[in-house]
Amino acid sequence: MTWHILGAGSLGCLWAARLAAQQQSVHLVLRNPDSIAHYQQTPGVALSDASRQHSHHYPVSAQLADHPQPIHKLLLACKAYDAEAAIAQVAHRLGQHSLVILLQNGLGSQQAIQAQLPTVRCIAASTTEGAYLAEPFHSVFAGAGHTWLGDLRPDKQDVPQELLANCQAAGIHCSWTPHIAEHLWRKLAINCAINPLTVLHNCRNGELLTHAPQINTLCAELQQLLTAAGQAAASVDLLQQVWTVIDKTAANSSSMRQDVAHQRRTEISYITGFACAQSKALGCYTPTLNTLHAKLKATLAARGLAST
Ligand SMILES: NC(=O)C1=CN([C@@H]2O[C@H](COP(=O)(O)OP(=O)(O)OC[C@H]3O[C@@H](n4cnc5c(N)ncnc54)[C@H](OP(=O)(O)O)[C@@H]3O)[C@@H](O)[C@H]2O)C=CC1
Ligand SMILES: CC(C)(CO)C(=O)C(=O)O
Repeated sequence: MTWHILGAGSLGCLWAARLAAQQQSVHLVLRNPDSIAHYQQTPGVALSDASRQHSHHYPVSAQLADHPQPIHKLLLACKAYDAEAAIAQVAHRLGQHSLVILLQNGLGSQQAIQAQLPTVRCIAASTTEGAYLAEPFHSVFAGAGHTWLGDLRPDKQDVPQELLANCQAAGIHCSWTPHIAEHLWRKLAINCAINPLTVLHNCRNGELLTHAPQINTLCAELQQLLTAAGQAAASVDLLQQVWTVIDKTAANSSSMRQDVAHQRRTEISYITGFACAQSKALGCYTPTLNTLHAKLKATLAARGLAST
């Protein structure tokens, strides 16, 4: 079976290179003819290790969304705000036996895509791997991690063994979980507690220690929200987990702070935006979270960035 990878950014190229290294058939689905022309001037997808001492190129083919080839296995590796539009461009190439892996951070885009493609199996992913682009089509594997894969629909839990075997053969550390929603919600809550504050206070993760009371209040509200959303398991030890992440990533800039620093659109709507919308729908009392989201939107707007 062949892979198609839509979204040739940091993670898309990371996956493409590792699958191609194992002689799996991979096609990048690029945005437009200019992207194809740009890609064709490179020796292929490049992957470097974190030290950037070792790089390899993999001659992966590239095509446009309107290519006639059917898609059996699709990795959707774009940002959450691009996901629905991107999948719509290839929806006609997917069949009832196709598998789609959704790599998006946060929540909301996965449910929207599964609703958009009711007969296609969509597998949500939550990853702790880290990568960035050194240049177009050149991914740097900055941090090893694990990817959890699962179906958000409780009644669709048969394990896609071949898919997992393909990923594992390519050295992608991944496991199937019947609890993917719990993974995604926990990561969402941790992101809600850390990322916006690093933007608002323009600080590294470790410097959030000076904002402990705000984080503690936020975590209490997030725990209440997780429980109301039927994700009580994701709320266990949330505060402790948040402080552990802050401690372990003390010297890092959160992904949201990095996006803002580079004038890139953030995934706010799928992180605090999703959490606030759920809180409202479930009748939770989360004033700190709501204020944080409003302040974040205002800060982004003031910097000329999209606040959705
Ligand atoms: N990078 C990381 O370390 C991690 C990322 N994630 C999550 O993974 C997801 C992907 O992140 P990342 O790889 O960093 O994102 P990038 O921005 O590096 O890559 C996304 C790519 O998708 C492309 N794209 C978007 N829409 C289309 C389209 N319609 N057709 C073709 N290409 C399209 C973009 O093209 P263009 O540049 O033209 O817009 C871009 O190349 C995000 O949700 C992120 O939060 C999660 C954990 C870690
Ligand atoms: C900071 C951290 C580890 C937790 O919010 C993260 O996931 C991010 O930067 O997006």
